[in-house]
Amino acid sequence: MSRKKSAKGKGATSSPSAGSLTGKGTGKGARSSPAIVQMNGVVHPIRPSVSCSSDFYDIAFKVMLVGDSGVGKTCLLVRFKDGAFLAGSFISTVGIDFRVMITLLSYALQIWDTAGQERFRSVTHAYYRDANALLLLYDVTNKTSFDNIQAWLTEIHEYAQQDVVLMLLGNKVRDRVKELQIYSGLEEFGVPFMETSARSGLNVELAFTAVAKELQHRSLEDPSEKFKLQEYVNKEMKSTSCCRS
Ligand SMILES: Nc1nc2c(ncn2[C@@H]2O[C@H](COP(=O)(O)OP(=O)(O)OP(=O)(O)O)[C@@H](O)[C@H]2O)c(=O)[nH]1
Repeated sequence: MSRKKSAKGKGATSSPSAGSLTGKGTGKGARSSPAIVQMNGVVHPIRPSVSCSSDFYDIAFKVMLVGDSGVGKTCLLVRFKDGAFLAGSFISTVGIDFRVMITLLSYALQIWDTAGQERFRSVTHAYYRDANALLLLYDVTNKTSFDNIQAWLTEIHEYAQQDVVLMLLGNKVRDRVKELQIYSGLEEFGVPFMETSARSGLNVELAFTAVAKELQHRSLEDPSEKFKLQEYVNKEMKSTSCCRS
């Protein structure tokens, strides 16, 4: 496959006023460069295990985290980027939060965090119209967030691109004593699914890698065989659980 060293390749996306973000404490107009994460006014260095240089990526894909308020979107992204968990008081995202550019499988992923609150929905719709991948989160300890999955899928089908890569993440798994037993209905959504924990880091990297692999596969001009996202995730999740103490 021939690859161009360009920030705007095949999968490159444009967003309404990219960079003019409001977020959790970042204030209006907060910006983050491709190599840093800005949060609460603090510039966080990139986690060393994830390459963030904008010099070596081939194609920029836009990945967005969506889902109800409080399901853990920001924490998942911070866990992925910084390897840390944002414990303590919960500050809701306002509009669209920090923009992160990372390189995964030699593809640049531009990752956006969105506000889960209803009042920001029109803003987030405008942004995920050109998203290449959406990670839809719910909280496995919160039934309302599970019940809202269908409504989210309806919105996604209405506003996102038809071929958007979509994955459902049940976050906060194995963190709380009282987990809801609501997984049985998941197949009905027909969307690849996996469990994550932003708190422990369980499967967080896998979620982003799986999406990157799917995007990578789709960008091949003549993929010899179809990449099966759910199969890949199942296989990798098994190997995670088999090796956990
Ligand atoms: N136990 C546990 N708590 C979590 C986890 N992920 C997030 N939380 C907590 O859940 C709360 C909400 O997390 P956020 O990441 O801010 O939620 P959000 O989805 O970004 O919310 P909005 O910005 O309002 O859309 C915070 O108090 C987090 O500490 C997790 O995996 N396990």
